[in-house]
Amino acid sequence: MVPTLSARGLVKRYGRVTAIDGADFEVRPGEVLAVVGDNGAGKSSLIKALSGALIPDAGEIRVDGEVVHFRGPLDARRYGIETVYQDLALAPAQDIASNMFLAREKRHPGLLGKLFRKVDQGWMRAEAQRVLDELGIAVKSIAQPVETLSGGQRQGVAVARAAAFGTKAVIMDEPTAALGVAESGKVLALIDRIRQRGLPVVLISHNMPHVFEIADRIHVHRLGRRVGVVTPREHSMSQVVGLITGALVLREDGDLEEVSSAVRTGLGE
Ligand SMILES: Nc1ncnc2c1ncn2[C@@H]1O[C@H](COP(=O)(O)OP(=O)(O)OP(=O)(O)O)[C@@H](O)[C@H]1O
Repeated sequence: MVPTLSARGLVKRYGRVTAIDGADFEVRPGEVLAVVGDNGAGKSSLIKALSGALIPDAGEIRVDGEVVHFRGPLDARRYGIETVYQDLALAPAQDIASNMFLAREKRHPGLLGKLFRKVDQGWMRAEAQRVLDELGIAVKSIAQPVETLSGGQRQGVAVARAAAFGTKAVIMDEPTAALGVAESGKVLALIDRIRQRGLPVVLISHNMPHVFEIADRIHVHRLGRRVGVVTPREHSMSQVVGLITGALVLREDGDLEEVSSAVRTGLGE
């Protein structure tokens, strides 16, 4: 199966700090891939490279198996890769529909649109409502300003926008970090619905219960690179934590090994 989005040997240095140190990555069609790792492990940098927000010093990125060179976030978007950052990038004073189509407004058909660049608000509102309904996001009115929404609803609007325009993958950076239990549950349900529509989701998260609830596979990132990919079916949370901290390593045969014994057998060198 050709991965939808993949990377090999990515490197990014900031002066003397190596944020990405030869990282590999792969998300497959129709899956939710969680990316986990300690603070500073380089998860955000990796995701920025995959979404065009950062240009790697070395390595290659592929979409559907073809090498791509993103010069900026717009390039990644053109390939159908949408990213939801923690700040959500919403315009608070504008309504939900306007936010869904932010910087991608639909112009009025005919002269009004061509000459006066008038936006087709009726169409955008109907389309925004359709997407929210499809994803099960409830709001009072599509015409209400985003600043009147709860944190979970705002997250919902940002994710719905990504799902509406993404054709290859939706990347989410800690979507439940600022949310309560009920709202987090809704975001997880939303991720599940996006997966059901066949769109792969890359989920960066520190929240192990959420990761184990929703992910098909878990990419573990440590010291700037991928140290293993495991599944919630075959591995426990404490094993994943062991990989994150470096107490465990994933051997080539797929078995986990404690680092002290790995060092003894020469694997840790
Ligand atoms: N613009 C930058 N300039 C200098 N150093 C940076 C920059 N961005 C990231 N770094 C460094 O690169 C390393 C990886 O950072 P990154 O934010 O990618 O990690 P992370 O795994 O996302 O961490 P967290 O979970 O805390 O967000 C860190 O040491 C960080 O200080």
